[in-house]
Amino acid sequence: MTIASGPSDSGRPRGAATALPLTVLTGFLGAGKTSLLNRLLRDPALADTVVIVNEFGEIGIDHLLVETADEGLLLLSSGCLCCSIRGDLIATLEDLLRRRDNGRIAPFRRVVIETTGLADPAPILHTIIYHPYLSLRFALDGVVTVVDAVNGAATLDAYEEAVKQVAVADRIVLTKTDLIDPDSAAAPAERSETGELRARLRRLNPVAPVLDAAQGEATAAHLLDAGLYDADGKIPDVRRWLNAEALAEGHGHRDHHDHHHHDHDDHAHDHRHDVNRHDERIRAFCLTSARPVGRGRFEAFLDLLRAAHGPQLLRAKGIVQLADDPEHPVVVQGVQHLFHAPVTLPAWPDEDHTTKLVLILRDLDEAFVRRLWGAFTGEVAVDTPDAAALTANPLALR
Ligand SMILES: Nc1nc2c(ncn2[C@@H]2O[C@H](COP(=O)(O)OP(=O)(O)OP(=O)(O)O)[C@@H](O)[C@H]2O)c(=O)[nH]1
Repeated sequence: MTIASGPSDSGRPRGAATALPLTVLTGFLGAGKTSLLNRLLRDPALADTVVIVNEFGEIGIDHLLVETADEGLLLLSSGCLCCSIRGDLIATLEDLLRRRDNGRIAPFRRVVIETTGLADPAPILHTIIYHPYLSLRFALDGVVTVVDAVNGAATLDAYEEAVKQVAVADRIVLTKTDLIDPDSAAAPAERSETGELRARLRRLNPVAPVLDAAQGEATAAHLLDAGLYDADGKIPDVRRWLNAEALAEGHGHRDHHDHHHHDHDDHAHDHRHDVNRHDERIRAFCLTSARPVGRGRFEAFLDLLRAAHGPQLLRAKGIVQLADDPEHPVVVQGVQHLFHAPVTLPAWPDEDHTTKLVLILRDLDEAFVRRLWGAFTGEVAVDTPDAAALTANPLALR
């Protein structure tokens, strides 16, 4: 991967000016994706949204009343467009852009893709972040993963796709908490059914906030604009996007419902809970460097990780201070071996200029990745090749 130098001429992140925010809504069969989407579409924040679902009939169109139908594109009474994926996702997205550019459909401002319940979201994310044209026109705003509070634990036990859906999420929505037995819900939160599921979700993905749909928390304001692209052209809220504090402190993410948990209950590596065979393959942690990182070394580190361990790299996102351009932070994000083109920001969002790289890995040893990072960033460690040994070759890296 090559990281371009300097921010874009406009002083805004490259590609941010015209990119349309795109949200991927995933979650297992029957988790409540369509119900959530139907609720969200009533929010004015989702006016001018195109919804792409895998098949007609999956979306509760009767709630929304179809007004116009046009070759697979439906205008919903909320003003949103709805279409189904007939061919592949790329063709669908390209077609939507063409119609929008030709003025044949209203100039939608946002896209939501609802995946089928069994889908591994990675290929969809790859399409958006790596396609040469679509990655310019769309900005991945976030992955919203719906988890059913009643069946969620059993689903996570049985299906690896469900674990992956949680691991790649930027936001997790817990549905059907209203159906949980009130007696068990009255138990101390960490022992109740929902409490255990929440703790498990935090271990799988400590950086994604968990929002309770039945408590009215799964609102457009909480679920949208989870990405880095700010339509107003402000410096993106990288801290909110990265949420590395949840990891850097060595604790799983906690939200305002979890204040009664004790610190040891939500530690990211707490094994006292019954850790499931899928779950224990997942590790989430944050690599940091207080010193600026050499551009070539950072690129080489990511290239090595992607090339040798791409399938194990479920999600990566980070902000980097490069040695040759320390005033302009570079934002990177990837899913498995594919990374979005790095974005150079015009300035740091705050006084903290630490390099932070949040990784969610499956079947990859955290200690190995930390040693590799240390070697590339110049940390000295026992039994680890130093950076010179890794980089002293005719193509010497800066
Ligand atoms: N009680 C309760 N029921 C819910 C909630 N969310 C969804 N449901 C119900 O759960 C069922 C499945 O919801 P859907 O929204 O169709 O789920 P889905 O994820 O879109 O399902 P698929 O598209 O089949 O994968 C429906 O009967 C919903 O009414 C919730 O928060 N509470």
